[in-house]
Amino acid sequence: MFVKICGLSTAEDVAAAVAAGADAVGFVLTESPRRVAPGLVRELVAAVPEEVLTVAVFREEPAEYVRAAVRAAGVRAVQLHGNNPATAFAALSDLGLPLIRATSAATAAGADCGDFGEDLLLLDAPVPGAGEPWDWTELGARPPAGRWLLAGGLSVANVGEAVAVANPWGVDVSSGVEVRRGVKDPALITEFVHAAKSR
Ligand SMILES: O=C(O)c1ccccc1N[C@@H]1O[C@H](COP(=O)(O)O)[C@@H](O)[C@H]1O
Repeated sequence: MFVKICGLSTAEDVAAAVAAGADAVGFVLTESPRRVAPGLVRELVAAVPEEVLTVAVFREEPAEYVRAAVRAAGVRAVQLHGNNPATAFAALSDLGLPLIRATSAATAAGADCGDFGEDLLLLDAPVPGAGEPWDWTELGARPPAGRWLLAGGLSVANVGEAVAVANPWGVDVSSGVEVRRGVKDPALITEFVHAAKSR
């Protein structure tokens, strides 16, 4: 089970995610209480081992903005939320980095990984980063084909059930490992990674 811990902003939290065995760590470079500056991200990712994917999270910013922020931050993957067309992903192909298409599960019925040229699909709640679970059974008999991440309101308490119901390739969490909005808890990060990996 691939596990991504998102919305990180301190060296302590990044270290907790890496030590626990997270496969990816995410940094929000778009409007959010978790927003961090590209310069801080560059400092934080310097301590992340090569095998852990470092991901910059955006919404629907123009490709020029994303490209400049990604280069300044020094991350190794890009996650785009919102209603981005396939051309938004094509416009970033020159970066040579894995692209993650994050979209609301409610509007992505029948989606498959790669539909928009992405390398990884992420199915989320309608409001990203709000910590709201959605009805994972909505996927029913037609889960996405290819590699996809389940996100939206996951926590130590529900990740086991979520994985059992939706059978994703991986999971992504932000709010569920926080003590309050934007403030992560290293102990919760560790617990979440262990809970997800034990599935
Ligand atoms: O975390 C945010 O504030 C955020 C802002 C803009 C786009 C995405 C954001 N976070 C992503 O939301 C999902 C799930 O978060 P949660 O666990 O429900 O809080 C995750 O992919 C984050 O990367």
